[in-house]
Amino acid sequence: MLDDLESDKLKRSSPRQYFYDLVLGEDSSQESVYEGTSKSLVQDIINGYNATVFAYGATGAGKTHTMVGSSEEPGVMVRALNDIFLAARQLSDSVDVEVTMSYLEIYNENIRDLLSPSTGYLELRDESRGRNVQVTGLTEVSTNSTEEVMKLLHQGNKARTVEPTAANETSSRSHALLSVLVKQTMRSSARDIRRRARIKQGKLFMIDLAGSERAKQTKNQGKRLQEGAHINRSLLALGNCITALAGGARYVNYRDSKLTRLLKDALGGNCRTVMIAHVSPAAIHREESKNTLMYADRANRVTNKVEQNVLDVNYHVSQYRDMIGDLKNEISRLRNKMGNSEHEKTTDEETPSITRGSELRILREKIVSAFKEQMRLRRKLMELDSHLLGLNIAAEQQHAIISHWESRNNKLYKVTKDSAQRRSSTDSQVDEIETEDSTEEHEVDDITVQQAWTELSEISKEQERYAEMRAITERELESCRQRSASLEDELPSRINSDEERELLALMLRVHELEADKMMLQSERLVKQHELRRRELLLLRYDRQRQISDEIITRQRRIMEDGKMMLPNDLQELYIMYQQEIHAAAYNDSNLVDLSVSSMLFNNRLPPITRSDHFDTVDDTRIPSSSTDSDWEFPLPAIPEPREIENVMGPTVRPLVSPSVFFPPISNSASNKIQDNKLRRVASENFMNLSKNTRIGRLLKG
Ligand SMILES: Nc1ncnc2c1ncn2[C@@H]1O[C@H](COP(=O)(O)OP(=O)(O)OP(=O)(O)O)[C@@H](O)[C@H]1O
Repeated sequence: MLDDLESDKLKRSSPRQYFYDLVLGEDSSQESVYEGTSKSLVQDIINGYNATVFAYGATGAGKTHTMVGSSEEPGVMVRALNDIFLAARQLSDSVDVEVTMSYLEIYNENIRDLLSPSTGYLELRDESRGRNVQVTGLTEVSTNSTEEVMKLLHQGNKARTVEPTAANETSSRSHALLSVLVKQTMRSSARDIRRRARIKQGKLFMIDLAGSERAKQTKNQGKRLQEGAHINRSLLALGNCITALAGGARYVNYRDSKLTRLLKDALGGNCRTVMIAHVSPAAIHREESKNTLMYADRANRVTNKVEQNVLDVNYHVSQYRDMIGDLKNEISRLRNKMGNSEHEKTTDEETPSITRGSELRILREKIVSAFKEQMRLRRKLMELDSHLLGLNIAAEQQHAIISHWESRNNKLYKVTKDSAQRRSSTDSQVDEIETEDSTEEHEVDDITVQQAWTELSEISKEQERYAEMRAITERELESCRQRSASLEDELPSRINSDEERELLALMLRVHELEADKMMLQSERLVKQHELRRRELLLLRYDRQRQISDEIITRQRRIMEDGKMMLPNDLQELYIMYQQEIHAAAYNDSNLVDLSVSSMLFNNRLPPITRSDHFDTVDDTRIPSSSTDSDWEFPLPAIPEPREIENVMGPTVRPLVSPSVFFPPISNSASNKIQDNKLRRVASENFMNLSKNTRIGRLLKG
């Protein structure tokens, strides 16, 4: 017993090391805390990334002081907002910037809007199957004034639940989350088809957590005690998420508290996150300080994959916007004429009605036919745009085939401007290779890549042809627009009967309907192209993953042959990789379609045995058992599907053999099928484009 106590004492007194990016003392100024921890996040937000900074620690340790501060010594929230406004002002004139903010608190597991506290408790909703968490009805204020932000923050902080406790005179009894969204829209010239209208947005979360507390120390009772229990429960959930993420767990439970649901992205998603851990030097807070230091150390080991949020809106959206804008201008012009015609009703009454009637009929016919012509040209432009985009996708697919071929032949792939020139140079490379190695597989490979280059060069010619047609159509539309405008100018002085006004109203309605129709068409087209683009992206990512798998396999083989010791950190990485592959197969089944998720599941860890040890079933390579390996540190065993089934639910079966789409890279036979498949899809898309679009038929006609 004594021994136990002694060893416990020894353990408690032995120093422990924790690692952090920065340590600041109690005398550090607010400015140095901000500069050392959060200032760099502002530029990330401007660059379109998500970021979070949160203050963690025991009650009374100084979290609110760091995050909120006072008017004399403002904290991180105010300083970051100030810097965001400064940075936004320095952006170029071609960018529209919108800054919106919201401020909420989680008190006793209820969400309150701090910018509109009277609205009561708000609901938390999972959108896109839990990928996006939203607070319904939360006030979002759009502002670009620092003064207004200060006022809003002050107002929000006043509404926050703060009570005196034995540990802190002004103890925050809630978690406060300030969210700032910076949205930038790049203005693009409507006439330049190569430009893209891009939207970049970055979101910054700044969080002042309630402090963890021990009932014994705070001497809280009744309501305070209940609040403390809620605070501790949500902080425990946060700690569990951090521990799971730091350990590379395949499943992280964010659902235990509203705090972790809201912080899901900040903790393990697309977000740069800073944790400011507050520790008190007081002996009474020893246990709390130890916990805080431990969690901060773990959080330091969590690696998030951060991506820029650039919504690459296809350039033709701006084209549509311009067309719809044109139509709207015409609508308002016609409306004005309707108004004017009311006043001019009496002035034109002396004109003989028979002459006027025939003149107006002619004018009306001219206006109607000019309008019809305009609409025809607009539709033609849209179809040309759609076709051009389709050609771009088809070209991308051919590039994917070529890059895959070149990577297999150890050639660095570079896209040159002149694909025809590229093609001829590749033809000679192909010839050389053919003379060196004339196996059947290589011949099929080479034929595939030659066909890809041929199609690419045809696509490139088509692109040029369509771009030319587009330029001509645009010129025709411009002159037609001018003709319509001058015809409409003749209208006000001539209209004075109800019949004529009715005609004008009818034309107005037609214009309005055309504008609505165009809006719907543009939305549909954008969605279609986005889908096609994502499909292509999936293909590319899988290719990259296959190459990585191949590299790992070969490296492992070299290590195995050389009987090299496997370092522990590498072993951990293998385990993480394995978990990641399985987690992706199960958790992401709702992100991509079932066949893709099955594909991920079926492509397990790269095999460690030689290719001649592989059993082949239905063209899918299955690694044989690694138990006979002479490794000193055996590599982690790959769980059989049945084992996983017990833990994670039923196994996802492939709809089609994934190897048909994504064969192992070193399996030439499968690659041949893959290339042919990809080439067939690309070529079908290309054919369909020509066959199915109106412009395709028009051109043929
Ligand atoms: N670095 C500092 N310099 C000066 N005063 C500080 C500093 N840190 C904290 N304080 C003061 O200590 C008191 C407690 O700090 P604060 O309210 O920020 O703690 P907290 O961690 O937010 O506590 P709780 O979790 O209970 O809300 C406040 O009066 C605050 O002004």
